[in-house]
Amino acid sequence: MTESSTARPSETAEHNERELEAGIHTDLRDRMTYGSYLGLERLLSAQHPVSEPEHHDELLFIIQHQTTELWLKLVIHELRAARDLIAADQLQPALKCIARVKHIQRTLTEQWSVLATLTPSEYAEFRDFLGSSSGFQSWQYRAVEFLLGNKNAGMLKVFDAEPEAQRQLAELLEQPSIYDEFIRHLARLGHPVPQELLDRDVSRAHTAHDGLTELFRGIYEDREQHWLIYESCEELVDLEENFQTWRFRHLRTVMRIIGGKPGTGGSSGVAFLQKALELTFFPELFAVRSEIGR
Ligand code: HEM
Ligand SMILES: N[C@@H](CC(=O)c1ccccc1NC=O)C(=O)O
Repeated sequence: MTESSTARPSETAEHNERELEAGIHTDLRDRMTYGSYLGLERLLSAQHPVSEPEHHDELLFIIQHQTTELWLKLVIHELRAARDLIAADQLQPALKCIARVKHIQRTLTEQWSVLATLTPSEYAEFRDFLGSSSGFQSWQYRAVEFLLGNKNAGMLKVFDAEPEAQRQLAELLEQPSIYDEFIRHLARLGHPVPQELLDRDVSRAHTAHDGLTELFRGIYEDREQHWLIYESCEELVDLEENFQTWRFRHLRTVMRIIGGKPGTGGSSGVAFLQKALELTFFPELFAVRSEIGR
């Protein structure tokens, strides 16, 4: 017999029931509570399966999307803040926001494994009820792409029936992205940023500029001198990597659940999603890798 097993067990361990302390608030009428603070009544009554009879797995499908949208809301909040901090030459606090976004992205990528428990046959049993709705119509997803610099004015049309979403996207389309602000910040520090990049139409997608790759080569080759910029470059690379990993996991999940079927949003499906893997937010930060040490 071990010594610890002869010691007197605590009250809690003995009855396997924890006593409520006298100070614990139990009369919560007219007081702030967990549920009221978090708006739980609304949140938990926002799941409305459309399948008839209701399919067991549709709740999984809805909650997977809703949790994604909640996290996207925070990603947008943090990326906006990061962009504005960079615009105010406050790189260090901006990195804090970016670090948080990176953790959210990892959570979102990890979350695909939950949806992967949905088999093709189970999904086929309620897919028709989804009509023409599709993740392609997620305005928050588009907002994140816009904030990172992958602008595409054509995406706004999808939101003709959602004026508030469309307004927010149109606003982001016209504003500089986090990358635009980073480039402007470099110019303010005196780095030789090509003028075309400073004058560019920010409502268009950013495209690669050799002059910027060259500038980054200088940063990477003399990192001791430019540590904060160097660190920020790597943080941006992480953001893009994480975003692409999410896209890839989406693609693989779609492949295993609907195979080669066209999408409910009207696209070819997997082939269309595949093309997004060729998009890049920060092309020069990847191009510079071929130049280092040459
Ligand atoms: C059974 C699971 C899923 C399937 C079969 C699926 C399928 C598809 C397909 C085929 C598309 C292309 C557009 C279309 O024609 O519909 C698409 C786009 C999209 N889906 Fe999903 N999806 C699934 C789950 C999710 C989840 C959980 C999210 C999270 C919000 C999501 C977000 C998106 C987004 C943002 C797009 C637009 C991507 C782009 O423009 O490149 N999807 N999805
Ligand atoms: N596009 C999917 C349907 C789908 O996944 C979906 C439907 C409604 C709301 C969000 C969705 N998620 C991603 O596209 C499909 O073609 O099966």
